[in-house]
Amino acid sequence: MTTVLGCIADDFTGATDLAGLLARSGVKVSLRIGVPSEPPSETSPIEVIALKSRTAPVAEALAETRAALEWLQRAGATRFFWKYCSTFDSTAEGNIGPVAEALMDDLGVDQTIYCPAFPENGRSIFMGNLFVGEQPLAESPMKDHPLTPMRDSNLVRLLAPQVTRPVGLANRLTVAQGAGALRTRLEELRREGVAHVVADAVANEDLAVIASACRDMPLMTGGSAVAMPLPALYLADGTLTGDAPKRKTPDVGRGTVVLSGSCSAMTNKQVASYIAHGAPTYQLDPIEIAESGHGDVLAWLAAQDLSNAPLIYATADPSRVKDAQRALGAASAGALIENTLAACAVAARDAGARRIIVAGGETSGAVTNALGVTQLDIGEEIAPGVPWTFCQSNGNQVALTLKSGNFGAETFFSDAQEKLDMQ
Ligand SMILES: Nc1ncnc2c1ncn2[C@@H]1O[C@H](COP(=O)(O)OP(=O)(O)O)[C@@H](O)[C@H]1O
Ligand SMILES: O=C(O)[C@@H](O)C(=O)COP(=O)(O)O
Repeated sequence: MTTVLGCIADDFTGATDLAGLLARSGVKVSLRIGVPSEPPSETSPIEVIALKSRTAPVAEALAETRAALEWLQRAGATRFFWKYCSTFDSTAEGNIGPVAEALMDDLGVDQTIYCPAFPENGRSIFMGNLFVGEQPLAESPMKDHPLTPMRDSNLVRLLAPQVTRPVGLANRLTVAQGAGALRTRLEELRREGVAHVVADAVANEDLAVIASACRDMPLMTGGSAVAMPLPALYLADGTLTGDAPKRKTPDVGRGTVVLSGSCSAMTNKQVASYIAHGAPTYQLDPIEIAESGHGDVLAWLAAQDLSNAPLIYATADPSRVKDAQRALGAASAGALIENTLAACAVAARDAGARRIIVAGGETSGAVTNALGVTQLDIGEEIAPGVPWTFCQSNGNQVALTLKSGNFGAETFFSDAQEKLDMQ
């Protein structure tokens, strides 16, 4: 089937988040891991390509994104969505702005919108300022993110150094007046030469207005929630057609492993809750791994009964993360953990794990790549933005869930297992 909407996500948890929200519409969504090496065939009306480009060097992120765009165009897509984090995770160099500008250039468009709001998960934007729950972004735990610490809450200010063209705001007072008012504001900004428009949204109703006003833009950018209304809009105007096939849950074996490399405040709570729940656990320490490799954890894992769903985690509080980063450098501490958890995923799969729960975006990228996964089918959501997915890994049917650092309830690791048992 010809693809109508082509999406590119800058990390793997973000891609499953987006695919899960788009799939709520019932329209078939395919999720590809990386740009497929084969030309498009048997594509879905909505295609999502997951990249691991959030913290990559800008040139690398641009090259990967452009290759993804080209593949999606060959699949027939005429509308595109660039998905980044609902907490706008990026550095002063990028990659959100440079990638958006490259996509705009390639698509020949002179304006796009930026809306990372995700009200169901407590992300809202008011007067250009991003809030996480009741806290401004820069006062939230995101200020201590290991790779992309967010030290400003204002999206206009965050975006400006990342782009070459002017940045403006369509504020909540406009959005609250509906799609017509928003279109007028966008036109006004376009006449002033504003290419990049941050759009306020505090509730799903605002996102519906933004999606409706921007549905014909060749390029929209944002978090997953602003894309969520698009399939229904495209079905209603005939852009998308066809029955919504019922999603089937494949049979998967019961062996389970939980791998956590996220250091977000929520993942710290989830790990603590799972430990209290009595699960077997192993804590990774990047400094120890740097000294003696990851033989110990692999030996521990080999001795585990996978029906007890053991947890291996590097999740730590900000002061412990800072100590490791001072000793090893942030990038190599991160890479050591990512490589170790990826090796654990492969070892667990080879020992019979067929349900793999991963916490953390970068971590998910490393694990998914190591498992050799190229395509994911989207299943039921465990929590808003975190679906179970199903894939083939080394000839085995595997259920995989990739949890964004900040998503899910405190009991997420148990919730995920219960959700699959219920299906
Ligand atoms: N104890 C630790 N010390 C230093 N870095 C760590 C530690 N634990 C995890 N990391 C690294 O922090 C990064 C967390 O990013 P990510 O997996 O994207 O989680 P999140 O989704 O919370 O952003 C990864 O690169 C991970 O390897
Ligand atoms: O938009 C979001 O918040 C998520 O989809 C996402 O991208 C989260 O990234 P990580 O916290 O790095 O998993």
